Amino acid sequence: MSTTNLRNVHSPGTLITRIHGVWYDLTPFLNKHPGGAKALSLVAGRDGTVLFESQHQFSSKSLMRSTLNQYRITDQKMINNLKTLEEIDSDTLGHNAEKVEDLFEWPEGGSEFAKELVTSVRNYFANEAKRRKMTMKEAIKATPMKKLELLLLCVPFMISFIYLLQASFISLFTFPIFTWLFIANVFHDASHYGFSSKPWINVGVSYLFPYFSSPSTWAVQHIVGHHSYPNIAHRDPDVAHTKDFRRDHPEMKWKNPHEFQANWLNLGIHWLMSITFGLCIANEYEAYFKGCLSYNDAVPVVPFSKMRLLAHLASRFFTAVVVLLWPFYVLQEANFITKLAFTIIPSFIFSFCFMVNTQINHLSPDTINKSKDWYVHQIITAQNFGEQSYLHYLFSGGLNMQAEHHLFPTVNHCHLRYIQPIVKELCIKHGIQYNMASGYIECVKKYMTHTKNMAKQVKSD
Ligand code: HEM
Repeated sequence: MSTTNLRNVHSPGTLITRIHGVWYDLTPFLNKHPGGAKALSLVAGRDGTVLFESQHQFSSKSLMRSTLNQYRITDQKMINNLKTLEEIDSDTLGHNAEKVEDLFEWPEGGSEFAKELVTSVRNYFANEAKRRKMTMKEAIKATPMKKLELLLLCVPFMISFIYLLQASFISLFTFPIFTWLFIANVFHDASHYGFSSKPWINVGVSYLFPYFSSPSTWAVQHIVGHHSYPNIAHRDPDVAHTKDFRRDHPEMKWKNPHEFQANWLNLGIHWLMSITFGLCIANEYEAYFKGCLSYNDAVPVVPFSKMRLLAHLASRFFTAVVVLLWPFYVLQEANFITKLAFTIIPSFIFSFCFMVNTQINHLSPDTINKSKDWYVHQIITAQNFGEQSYLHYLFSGGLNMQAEHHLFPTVNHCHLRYIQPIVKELCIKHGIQYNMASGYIECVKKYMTHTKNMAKQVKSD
């Protein structure tokens, strides 16, 4: 079977996946999945083991197992024709990526550490659910307090938006910062199904902010690639962005331009332009047009149907025109320089806020180790900072508790402050490295040290 035909096995409309080495056809389960069709569709065509394990820590193991068993593929002829998209990509991309099925070991019931961790955190939420008279599934999502906080964050966001439309100079700076604050505190959780216990609300909220990224492309990049395989070369797309200019992982090939990556000016330009030219434009090219249907050569993309692709591209084009070019048709009386300033400055500042809050908590000299235990791996590849500070929590949208977020992605970030001491204590007990920094400044310094280390030429390259 040729590569193209193999891609067709995983064609739009079918949902075949492999979990713990066994193939399942989950197509009939798509509209029955309690977490929603959109979430389930992420395992289509790929090895779904990590997503299956990492998204259901608060669900009954026996329910999960019995659900899967109903959809097991038994036709040996069909099984012989199946390959995951990751395998197809490894064949065509020719990089040295480890096979996804070899990355982690999943002992029955979990490792001692994983068992103790999940049980302790479940107990915490079981008590919370009892106290707040609700189900555990509801107790892990945004609390009424968090929703009130979001409403309050919405006010400066709206006010600065009105000022922006009136070409107020100060709004050039306030608008992107308030937009970041609002989006960081709601979009990210929703994209992880962590805002509401109702799947349609999570999907709806993630579509409210198309500027930031297409929710579909974001899901492939972030939920499937990054969260499953953080800081694993050739599997985590986030350590493979602009790899000709930046080297973020020791296993990525060194190239001449990397020598200059630790320069503050170089870094500043990179951070200012990442959202507009990275997430909004290059992402789309990477995912759908490069020929190999693979995001950053790291996460395979399931092909869209022709109609779906058309709708996707039309919405991305519409978003780009509205978000980037609005000053040219709204600020009719302004001169060209003003229009340009209102096009560029807000998007650059927003990009900077995004980058500072998403890079420093992943890339430091301490976060490049690996573990076969998926739970341990999530902790040692995360760099927490300012855990006790409300300002750090608010400005990062809870991303300062990166280890806890990676361990329990469906939990709203408003709870992470309370489970953080549980995680830290268990890490100390089991001798697991737990990376902490006092705040943004220490974390940026660590990030810079890592960037400098990665800039050095490697002999084998
Ligand atoms: C691979 C096969 C999958 C199966 C068989 C499956 C099955 C299930 C079942 C039975 C539940 C209900 C659990 C309960 O009521 O306690 C559930 C809930 C859920 N699933 Fe899945 N699921 C799969 C994949 C996924 C994926 C890939 C995602 C996300 C990327 C996901 C996200 C969720 C979420 C968010 C919930 C609701 C629980 C919560 O909000 O925390 N599932 N799933």
